[in-house]
Amino acid sequence: MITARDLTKRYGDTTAVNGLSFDIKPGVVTGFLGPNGAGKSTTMRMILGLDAPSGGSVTVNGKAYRDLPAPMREVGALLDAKAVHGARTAYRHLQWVAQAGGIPRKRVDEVLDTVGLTDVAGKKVGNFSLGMYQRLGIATALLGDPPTLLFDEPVNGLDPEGIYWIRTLMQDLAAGGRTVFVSSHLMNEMEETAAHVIVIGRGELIADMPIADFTQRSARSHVHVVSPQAAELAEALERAGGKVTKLDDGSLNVVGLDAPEIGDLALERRLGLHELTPVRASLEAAFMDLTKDSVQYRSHNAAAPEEHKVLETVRALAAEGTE
Ligand SMILES: Nc1ncnc2c1ncn2[C@@H]1O[C@H](COP(=O)(O)OP(=O)(O)OP(=O)(O)O)[C@@H](O)[C@H]1O
Repeated sequence: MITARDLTKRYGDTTAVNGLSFDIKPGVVTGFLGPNGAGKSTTMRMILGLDAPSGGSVTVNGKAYRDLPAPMREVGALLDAKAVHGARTAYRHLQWVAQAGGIPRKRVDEVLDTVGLTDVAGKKVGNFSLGMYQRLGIATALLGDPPTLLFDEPVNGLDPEGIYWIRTLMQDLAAGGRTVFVSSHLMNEMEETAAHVIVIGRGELIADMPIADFTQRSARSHVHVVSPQAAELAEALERAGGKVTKLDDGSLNVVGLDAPEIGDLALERRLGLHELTPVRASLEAAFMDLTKDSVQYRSHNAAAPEEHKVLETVRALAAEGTE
């Protein structure tokens, strides 16, 4: 369990994290979403004691990281998979970390097996592919068999097989009763992986809810309706409080009434229904709706190169969401 209360981090004039409160519970994968610069990495660094909060607190199983008697047995983290000495072999690297954390050597073989690196354990890490680095980073996180795991963008740059592997591993870890907290900007991936989401923008909490509720809340969730008496039905739906958009093919998109309500209303009015389809917004679309006011930089600003990058990412996310 990770508990944040009014967690705040300021760097000079920049407030990176602003009064965040949340509980990350065991048993499910919790996704951590937010636009670039939202404060995800800063939050994870504070959970791991790598940055001190300017205000508030964050604990793992009731204790601040620095007060954990055996941190590697309490929390495992994948932050920057490439932060490994390239001249070491995978085995040596893990052995070195295990020794530092008082973890028995046999655990090294176990985690190498778990992440599928046994065959290359004697190879120098400097020659590893990105996917192999990620696997080694995960092996390192698992060394102490901790009940709490943090993954910062774990699928970045991985091929579909690697993504599938990490997704399954995270779900298995959560199903085994662990707390699994994973940040990602890949919305589709998160939709497949996480059961719960924490969304932040400009360092502030935007949403903390099951992923299904998050997408349902988006205005882009609607019911698609086809009726031979579309005009009459549209009028009745609007009178009942629905917001109806008439499409070129004569069908209707309805927001504000759910499918059973629309079906009951059509029956009551004896109007035909040829199609009644609830359409849930994609996670990208819901994410864009909720974070569009939280993007740190706006196009009317005199955009510096870094700001361009942020805008490009947001536009790319928006485009994906409307596909
Ligand atoms: N060491 C630092 N010194 C000054 N400002 C910082 C520092 N670390 C982060 N920031 C600022 O804090 C804000 C949040 O950054 P953070 O890296 O936590 O966001 P993020 O959500 O992880 O973004 P990204 O997905 O781009 O990594 C940004 O405005 C960033 O520039």
